[in-house]
This record gives sequence, C-alpha cells and structure tokens, in this order.
Amino acid sequence: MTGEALLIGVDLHKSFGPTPALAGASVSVRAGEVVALMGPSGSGKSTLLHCLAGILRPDQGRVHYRDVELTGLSDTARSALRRREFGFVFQFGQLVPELTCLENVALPLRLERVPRREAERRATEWLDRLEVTDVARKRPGEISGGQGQRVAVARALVTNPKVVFADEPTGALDSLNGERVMRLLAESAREAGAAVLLVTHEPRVAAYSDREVVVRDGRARSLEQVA
Ligand SMILES: Nc1ncnc2c1ncn2[C@@H]1O[C@H](COP(=O)(O)OP(=O)(O)OP(=O)(O)O)[C@@H](O)[C@H]1O
Repeated sequence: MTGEALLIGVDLHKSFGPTPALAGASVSVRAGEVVALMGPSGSGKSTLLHCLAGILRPDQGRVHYRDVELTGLSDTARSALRRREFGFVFQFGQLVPELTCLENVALPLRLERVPRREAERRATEWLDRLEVTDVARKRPGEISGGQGQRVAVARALVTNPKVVFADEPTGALDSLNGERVMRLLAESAREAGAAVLLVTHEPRVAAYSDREVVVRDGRARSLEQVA
C-alpha cells in the first residue's frame, strides 16, 4: 500500500426509516487512487458514497477527510468543503439545460468567483481533454448521452478536486460509450492527481479502478483485505 489515506469512513451506519442502508461500513481512499464500490442492488453503495462525500450525514460512525472530521462540520462548512475539494459525476450528467456545455463546465469556477474569461479558458481546456471540444456552444439537450457524461466529467475536474465521486457515471450509456467515459475519467483524474470513488455494477467499468471494494448488506470490505 502506498500513498496517504485521504478519505476515511469508519463504522458508518445509516437508516432510512426502518430500512438499514449502512450497517457498519468502513472504507478508505488514498490520494490519487481509483476505487470502485461494487455489490448487489440495494446493498448500500450510493448511501456509502453520499456519506463519504458529506452529502448525507451518517447516523453513526465518522468520516475523515485529511485532518478534518466531515461528520463534525455544520451543513454550511461541509458544503464549502465539497465545493472546494470534491467533484461529482452522476448517472445522468445533471448538466444545467439552459446553459451551453462550456458554461456548464465553467459554472463551478464562476461559483468560486473566478472571472468569466479565465473560467471559460479553463473549461475549454477540460472539454478538449475529454474530447468534446465540438459541443462547447451546444446545450445539453442537443448532444448525445456519452458526450453529456464527458462534459459532466470535465465539469467535475475543472476545479482541480482532490476526490471525484462518481455514482454510476456510465449507467445510462451503452458499453462502448461507458468504457470510453470511464477510461477518460480514470486517465484525466490520474493526470490531475485526483482520487476517484466510483459506484458501478459493471465489471468492465470497475476494471479501470486500482481497487474494488464490495458492499454487501450495508457493510464494505476491500478485496485486498480478503485476497
Ligand atoms: N432516500 C432514501 N429513502 C429511503 N430509502 C432509501 C433511500 N436511499 C436509499 N434507501 C434504501 O437504502 C438501501 C440502500 O440503497 P442504496 O441506494 O444505497 O443501494 P445501492 O447499492 O446503491 O443500490 P443500487 O445499486 O440499486 O443503486 C436500499 O434498501 C434503499 O431502498
């Protein structure tokens, strides 16, 4: 094992009413590594990702990001840390339909008050990197699902995050486009030094990760621990 543990979740529990989604899940992510959360439907993968990203607060257990205990922060402080340090890609891109693809990618920088010209310059670089330069002036409704996910990956990486959280980023794509998006996500994140925590059902997508963690009945264990 090399590299510093950047993000650590310890003994996480989370229930939705009577339904236990997490029942003592622990997982850690080192700087720069790509980790795939795998496991059956309903096993708690998305809930685990959302707790580690500080979107959901676990009922029990702690999440540490570097020297900060995420679970101890106020909602406002957690949101600020998320904007500064994390990037997100979801199954259906979740691009803003009224904005062009270029404006969508520039948006996280504009929210951090980066001047428009500089934000659009950086956004253009990321669209180039993700091989979707040609959609810059189009709106999300005018492009394909695969192009949309590549734009979403560009938007997640444009702020130079330390961790990218990706929940089924290829789930709505055919296998060829899915693999292409995953390859670009893994390569771009590695070049940028960002870690990726990804939820996927597909072994071909998980194959781009450095490590797989199996989630079952709300508990997680790393394959390297059981190998
Ligand atoms: N917001 C919610 N409200 C109520 N129950 C929820 C909520 N989110 C998740 N659950 C329940 O928690 C359990 C774990 O769900 P979760 O989405 O984390 O699993 P998953 O492994 O990501 O599933 P899938 O692979 O099908 O997306 C399931 O029983 C689910 O129905």
